[in-house]
Amino acid sequence: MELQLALDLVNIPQAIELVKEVEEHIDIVEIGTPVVINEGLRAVKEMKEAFPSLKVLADLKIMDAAGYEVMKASEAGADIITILGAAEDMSIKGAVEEAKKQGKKILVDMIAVKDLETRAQEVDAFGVDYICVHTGYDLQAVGKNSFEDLQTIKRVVKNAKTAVAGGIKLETLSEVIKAQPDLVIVGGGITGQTDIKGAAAQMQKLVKQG
Ligand SMILES: O=C(CO)[C@H](O)[C@H](O)COP(=O)(O)O
Repeated sequence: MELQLALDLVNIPQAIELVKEVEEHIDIVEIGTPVVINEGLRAVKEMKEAFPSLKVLADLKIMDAAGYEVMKASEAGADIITILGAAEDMSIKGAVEEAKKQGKKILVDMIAVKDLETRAQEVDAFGVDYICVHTGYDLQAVGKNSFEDLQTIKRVVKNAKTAVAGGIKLETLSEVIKAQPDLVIVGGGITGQTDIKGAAAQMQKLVKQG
């Protein structure tokens, strides 16, 4: 099981400072969608240059022109690139094809997918690397989480690794771990704490214990 730190509400220098603090406690650093919107793929490039041994995920949440966008994120240094499960089959297949060419990985974000069970099986057959259940900020605000959805994909996904994101905190991490995802994605549960390094270390400990 791996731990990914999601950085959403920072600029590039702040992102790099944060990662300096927690680098030893995380496996993957995510350049979140708002950071890409604000700073462009330069954020991915600068993060990879600053931490060459850390895997960098570009959370592009691709919806169209997937091959091209995967190519550009790969050129910037991303190791993993996200596409939406709600995208066209052709887009997801195009993302997988380009990622394979570039030696990169694709994570499919299932945010807002209504028939999760069916779509997860379809997407799994396209050869994607990760399938991620995700409760976004707007649904977190009304008390939703992805714990049940994680159990659903654990049941039906046969090839891809499984991932979970959305409002995971130290207090809820054990419940998430019980479902045995391959990847746990945490943003505010680390960056919103006073002791960021301590929070990352505690989360890493639980994730590694599995
Ligand atoms: O992709 C995202 C929002 O769309 C976030 O990166 C993801 O939800 C993890 O952050 P948090 O733990 O703060 O919810």
